[in-house]
Amino acid sequence: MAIRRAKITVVGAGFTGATTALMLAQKELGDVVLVDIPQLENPTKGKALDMLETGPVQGFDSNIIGTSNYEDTKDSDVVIITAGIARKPGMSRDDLVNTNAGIVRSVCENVKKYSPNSYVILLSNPVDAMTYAANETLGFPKNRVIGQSGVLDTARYCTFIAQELNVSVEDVRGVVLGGHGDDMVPLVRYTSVGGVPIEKLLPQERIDAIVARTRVGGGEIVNLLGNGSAYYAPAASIVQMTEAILKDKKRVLPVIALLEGEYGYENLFMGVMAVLGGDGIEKIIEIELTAEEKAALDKSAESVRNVIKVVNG
Ligand SMILES: NC(=O)c1ccc[n+]([C@@H]2O[C@H](COP(=O)([O-])OP(=O)(O)OC[C@H]3O[C@@H](n4cnc5c(N)ncnc54)[C@H](O)[C@@H]3O)[C@@H](O)[C@H]2O)c1
Ligand SMILES: O=C(O)C[C@H](O)C(=O)O
Repeated sequence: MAIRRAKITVVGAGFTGATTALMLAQKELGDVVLVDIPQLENPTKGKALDMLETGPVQGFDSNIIGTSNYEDTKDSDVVIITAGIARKPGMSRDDLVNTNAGIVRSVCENVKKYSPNSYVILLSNPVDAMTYAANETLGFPKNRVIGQSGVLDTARYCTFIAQELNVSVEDVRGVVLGGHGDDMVPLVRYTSVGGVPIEKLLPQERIDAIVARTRVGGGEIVNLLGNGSAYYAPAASIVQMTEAILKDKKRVLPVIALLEGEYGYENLFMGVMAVLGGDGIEKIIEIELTAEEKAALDKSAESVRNVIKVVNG
């Protein structure tokens, strides 16, 4: 049988969806189907065509189409869901829950129908609860329902550390666990630069300031943009996760996964370290935590549970 390119559907052709589609094509991870609502069919087709015409200049052969018809998404290998509304200054991600739960559920009905074997990556916020809602509608095995938060939150954390120390971002390693909210848990003890623990390189008050800035990193961008939220780093994060799956890279990344006993949590979707490869979430890596770190994770888990309660009505 002829080898075919991977097929990647991106639902939501707004800031994050369109940026993700272009980055996927630039890395030639597969052919891309960009989907939005019927009222935006022409602009979606227009964005896709504009991206496709980037190919001859940048030297990629990925196909990109825009559509509002889920027939076009049939048999996708990976489906990325960015559909929904974004927050504005003064709002929390949790304020989006009711609107976006309805959108995510309706999108997932189509994913289930047209791409029943796909790996599904959620971006829509509040993303822990949206991953929970998606999982309910999809009914897929838990390794195939994945949320994006930790790659982005860790990228912000590492950016701030590299800036502070004036070193390459490539040499900074960090871990952020928990929900994608202001009580997420950057793990200072597991953060290093060139293998040296961060606590040996920076005074505690600078570390505390970086942790605090990381926790509100999304809000910082929302306030600067004024009418929407971040999309370049979120898209890059989604693309890294998609690449890990399609190339079976077995990357060790923080992802939103269904927890069934890990860290003592049951039936909860939240950010944890995992091995992400050709079978999606292949393994959750449970990290040893101090009592203080576990208390912070419990607090974050409680916030996620409260939003999931809203999803459950
Ligand atoms: N998890 C994260 O780290 C993260 C990062 C960035 C953004 N987000 C979230 O991603 C979502 C999208 O952000 P954005 O900046 O792209 O917003 P955006 O408004 O630019 O784009 C959203 C798109 O979704 C489309 N849409 C709405 N309902 C749809 C449906 N039923 N089917 C298909 N498309 C539909 C809209 O028409 C719009 O084009 C938001 O909820 C935002 O909060 C999450
Ligand atoms: O902050 C937001 O609302 C968008 C996203 O979750 C982010 O962290 O950038």
